[in-house]
Amino acid sequence: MSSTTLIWIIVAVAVLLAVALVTGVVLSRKRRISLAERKGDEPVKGAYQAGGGISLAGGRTDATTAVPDTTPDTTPDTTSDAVPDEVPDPTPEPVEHPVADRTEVDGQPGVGDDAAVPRDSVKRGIVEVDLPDEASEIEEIEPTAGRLERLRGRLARSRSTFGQGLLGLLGAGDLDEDSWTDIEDTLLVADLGAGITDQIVTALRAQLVSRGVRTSEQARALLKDVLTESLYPEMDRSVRALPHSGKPAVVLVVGVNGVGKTTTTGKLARVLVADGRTVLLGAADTFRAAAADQLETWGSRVGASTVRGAEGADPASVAFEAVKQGVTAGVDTVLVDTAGRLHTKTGLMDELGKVKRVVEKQAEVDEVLLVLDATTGQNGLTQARVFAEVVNVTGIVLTKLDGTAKGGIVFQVQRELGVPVKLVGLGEGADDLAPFEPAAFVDALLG
Ligand SMILES: Nc1nc2c(ncn2[C@@H]2O[C@H](COP(=O)(O)OP(=O)(O)OP(=O)(O)O)[C@@H](O)[C@H]2O)c(=O)[nH]1
Repeated sequence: MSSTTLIWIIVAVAVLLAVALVTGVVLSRKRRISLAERKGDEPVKGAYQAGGGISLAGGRTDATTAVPDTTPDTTPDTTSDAVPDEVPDPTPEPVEHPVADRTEVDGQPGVGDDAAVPRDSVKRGIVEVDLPDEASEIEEIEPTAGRLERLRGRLARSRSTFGQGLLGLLGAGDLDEDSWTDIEDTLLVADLGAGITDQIVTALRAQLVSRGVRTSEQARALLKDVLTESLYPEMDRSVRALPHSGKPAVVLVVGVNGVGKTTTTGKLARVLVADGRTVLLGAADTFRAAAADQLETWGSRVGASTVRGAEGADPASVAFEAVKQGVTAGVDTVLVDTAGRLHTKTGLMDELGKVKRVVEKQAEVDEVLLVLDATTGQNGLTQARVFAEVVNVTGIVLTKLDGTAKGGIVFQVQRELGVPVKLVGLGEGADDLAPFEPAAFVDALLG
C-alpha cells in the first residue's frame, strides 16, 4: 500500500468519525429537547399539586388527583418530575374536615386543611332560610307612613273578640250590672289585665253618664277615647335610630327565643333604608345556627351588610365588632340582633348585660328594643320584667298581633313597664312592621 493510499484511508476514517460525532451530538440534543417537553408537561402538574389549594378553589378536580395520598396531612412531592405511574387513583375519597373542627377563624387555610373542601361548606349546609337570588337586587320597600292603617285588617281576631264585643255591649243602651261584668270579662279575656280593666270600666261608667251617651255612634266615640287614653298617647314612640355626634345610632334588639327578633331587625333595617339611611347589621345571635344567615339575607335584600362571628362565638365580641365597623364605615345605624334566650337562665341574662356594656365601649346604645310575642299573653309580661332589670329597655316591639285575639297585651305591657310600645308586627311579610299609634290602633280594633 502506497503512502498516498494510507493517507486517503486516514482522511476517510477521520471524516467518518467527524460525521458520527456530529450526528451523535444532534441526536443527543434532540432527545434532551424532547425530554424537556415532557418535563414541561409534568412539572406543570407537579406545580398544580403544590398550589392545589389555590387552584382547587376554582373548581379544578385534576389537581387533587395528583396528590399521592388523599389524607390531608400528606405533603405532595412537588419536586418530582411526575413519572406517569405516580398518578394515583383519579377518584380519591372525599376528605372529611368539618369547619367546626378547625381552630382558626381568620379565613386562612389551617395546617392540614385540604383546600378541596370549601372552607364554609358546613355553614352553607345549615342554612334554613330562603336565600336571595344571585346578584340580589335591592328590593322595593313599602312606604312606612300609614302602615298601621293599611294593615288594620290583620287585627281581625282581636277586633272580633275585643272591639266588636265591647261595642255590642256598650251600644246596647242602658247597662245593668251583668253588662258591666261582661265588659270586664271581655277586657280580661283580651289580656288587658286587672289593673287596666278596672281603670277602663271606671272611666266608661263615669263618662257614659257625663257625656249623656244615647247612640251607638256616641258609644263608639266614648270607647275610642277611653281606650286611647289608656294607651298613654303622650309617650314618645320615636325609634332612636338616627346618627348623632358623628356616630351611628346603636339599637339592640332583645327578647326570648322565637319572639321575632331577627325578623324585626330585618324589617326595621328596611324601614331605615326606605328613609334613606345606611344600616349595618350585627348578628350577635351566635346561639342559633341559622340566625346569622337569616339576618344576612334580610340585609342583602336591602343592601345592608352584616357583621357575624363564628358559630358559638362570644355574642358580646360580635356586637362590639359590628359597632366598631359601623363607626369606621360611618353608617347611620347599627342594628344588633341578640341571641334568644330563656329569661330563667340567669347566666345568659348576665351575658346580655355584658353585650350592652361591651358595645358601650364603642358607642352609646341609643335604643334597646324588647321584642314580645303577643300570642304568649301574660308570659310576655314576665319576660319583660326580667329584661327590664338587666338592660334598660327603651321600647317594645309587639309581634304576631296578626295571629292573636289578645291584642289587649299592648295596654298592659306599657302600664307594667312604663315603656312605650313603639312598633307592632302584623305579619311575616318583609314590610309587616308598623309604628304603634294608639288612636289608629284603637280605631282598627273597633273596626
Ligand atoms: N305572624 C307573624 N309572624 C311573625 C311576626 N314576626 C315574626 N314572625 C315569625 O316568627 C318566627 C320567629 O321569628 P324569628 O325572627 O326567627 O325569631 P327570633 O326571636 O329571632 O328567634 P331566635 O333567634 O330563635 O331567638 C318566624 O317564623 C317569623 O316569620 C309577626 O309579626 N307576625
